[in-house]
Amino acid sequence: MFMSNLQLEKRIDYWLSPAQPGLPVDARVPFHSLQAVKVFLESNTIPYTITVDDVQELLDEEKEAMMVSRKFERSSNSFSFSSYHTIEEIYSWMDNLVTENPDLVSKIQIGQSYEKRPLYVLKFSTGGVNRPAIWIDTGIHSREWITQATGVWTANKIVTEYGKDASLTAILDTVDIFFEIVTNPDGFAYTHSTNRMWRKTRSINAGSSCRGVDPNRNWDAGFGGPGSSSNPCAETYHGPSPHSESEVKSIVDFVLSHGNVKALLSIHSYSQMLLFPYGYKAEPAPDHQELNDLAREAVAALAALHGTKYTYGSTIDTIYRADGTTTDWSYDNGIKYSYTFELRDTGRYGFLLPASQIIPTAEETWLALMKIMEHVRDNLY
Ligand SMILES: CC(C)C[C@H](C(=O)O)[C@H](C)S
Ligand SMILES: [Zn+2]
Repeated sequence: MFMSNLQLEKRIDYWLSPAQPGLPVDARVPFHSLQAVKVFLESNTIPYTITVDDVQELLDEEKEAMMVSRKFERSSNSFSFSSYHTIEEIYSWMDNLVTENPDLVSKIQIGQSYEKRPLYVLKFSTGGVNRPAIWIDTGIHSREWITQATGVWTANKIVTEYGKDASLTAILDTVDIFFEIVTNPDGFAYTHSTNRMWRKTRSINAGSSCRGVDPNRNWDAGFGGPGSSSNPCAETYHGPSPHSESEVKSIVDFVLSHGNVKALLSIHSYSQMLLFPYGYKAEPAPDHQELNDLAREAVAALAALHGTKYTYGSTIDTIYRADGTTTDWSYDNGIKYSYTFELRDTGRYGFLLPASQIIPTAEETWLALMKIMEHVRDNLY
């Protein structure tokens, strides 16, 4: 039985979209379509492996682990960095971090989400006025849970290492760090309540029953090109206009009004890659050589800890063409050190990375972040 491409498209949910011939594709196939998809692949001699037999099983395990951890945290009034958390748990943890470290950390609100949730940014500063700054965001794609969890661990690492690690202390004596951990709160709440695989914002699209805009296609950098979709039902829908999403516009306004941001690191998952501009065109960035050398150093530092292998390079060469992305916008607005991280893994668990990998992932990512932040500290422009 031959299945048309369209029929195939409708039946499967791409976790890693088809990009270039030879690159792997990860797809979730509903059980009732499994046989037909297997026949389609085999009759077209397309090799495939089944990495997750039953996604529902992973989802149930994840929920169970969160419940057990929540009970323990409540009874011991503690916070477990090796567990996934809800938006409420992360927000109250952030408030504790600020309360316990008033001389280093403060919380600012840069705007509201579509559903009116606050957009909170942690500011790490040891003084000065409008110092050069590094922006870090996690969770702009809500289903990439390893990134918000890594964000929490990293924010905690900054406060525990300041005054102890000489290199980090020198970074914070020179630059400020702005860290948005829950960058897409509506989508994140939705992954907990309704659809664990939700990626986009939750805004209503006029004239469509499909909701949400891809917040990593909504930036004014190559906006609306072939590396995004004009279909509101697509995972990479770019939205009606650049910065239409308040979650994106709030960062744009903050970064432009701050005016002294020297690095922007946007953290995603999965694929284990360190990407730099451009995604919307093949022309190398003017700073390609420096960005490439720094990426090589950063991924080498990362691999040294647990052996996790990253690839690196410009977005368009390394993964696929992507238009309207965060880091192409920041680079085109003068922020030289603009990188997109893609954390673990390479498809064995995908977005459902077991909580046991949170701390190892955060630890290795920290080494790459430190390499980049040290370079920024020593090469201010
Ligand atoms: C810069 C792009 C290619 C990053 C990617 C995406 O937004 O598709 C994330 C890893 S999901
Ligand atoms: Zn992403």
